Amino acid sequence: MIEIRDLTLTLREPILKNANFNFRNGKIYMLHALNGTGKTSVLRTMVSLLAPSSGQVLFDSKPFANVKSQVFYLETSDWFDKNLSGFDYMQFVKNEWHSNQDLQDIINRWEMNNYIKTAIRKYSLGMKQKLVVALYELSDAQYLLMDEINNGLDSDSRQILYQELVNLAKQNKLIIMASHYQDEVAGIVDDTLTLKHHQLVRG
Ligand SMILES: Nc1ncnc2c1ncn2[C@@H]1O[C@H](COP(=O)(O)OP(=O)(O)OP(=O)(O)O)[C@@H](O)[C@H]1O
Repeated sequence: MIEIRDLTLTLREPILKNANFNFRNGKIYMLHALNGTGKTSVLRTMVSLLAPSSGQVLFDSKPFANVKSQVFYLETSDWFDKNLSGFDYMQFVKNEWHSNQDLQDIINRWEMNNYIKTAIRKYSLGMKQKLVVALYELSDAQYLLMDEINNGLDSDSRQILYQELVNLAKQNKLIIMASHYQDEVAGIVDDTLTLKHHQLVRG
């Protein structure tokens, strides 16, 4: 479970004011809001990249610092060092997250065999995004926090992604995905949250 407790976050403007919410294991949540209202900032706060003015985020009653290897957050493919290859990142994530997932199975699923050992600067947008998705799967983390993970993927890849998210939730993983595409993910999402009036509101 992830608990957001009395969380207040202020950046240029207030994002959250004493917000509360409990996310349960085995569920897929969609975080929805208008552009610039703070989805990314909320995810960043959950993984301690931003500091709230008050309140807490707890993962099974523990702070993020105590559960880092159980959480995976790769906000954007812009974070990649473009001189490294997808394979470099896959080996890194497999080791650092102590994953038992089969690296080659995931490379096959995302049809990355032809380029996975090539420098990321030679990847197209969709190839980079497939790598992001593959790293989420490879991490095998309990908590998967995703920011617009479906961006840049073609429709076949998005369908594979949604099926994989359902499989991961069946393994009791907790998935939070910030997305603008409510209709497309409606079928797989257990709960939709909207960031409204500085609160996380159901629906
Ligand atoms: N590091 C920062 N310092 C100050 N203000 C910030 C910082 N990061 C984001 N903001 C501000 O916080 C607000 C929310 O930004 P955020 O990127 O979280 O929105 P978002 O809902 O994810 O947007 P989008 O849907 O466009 O991706 C914006 O007004 C932005 O200018």
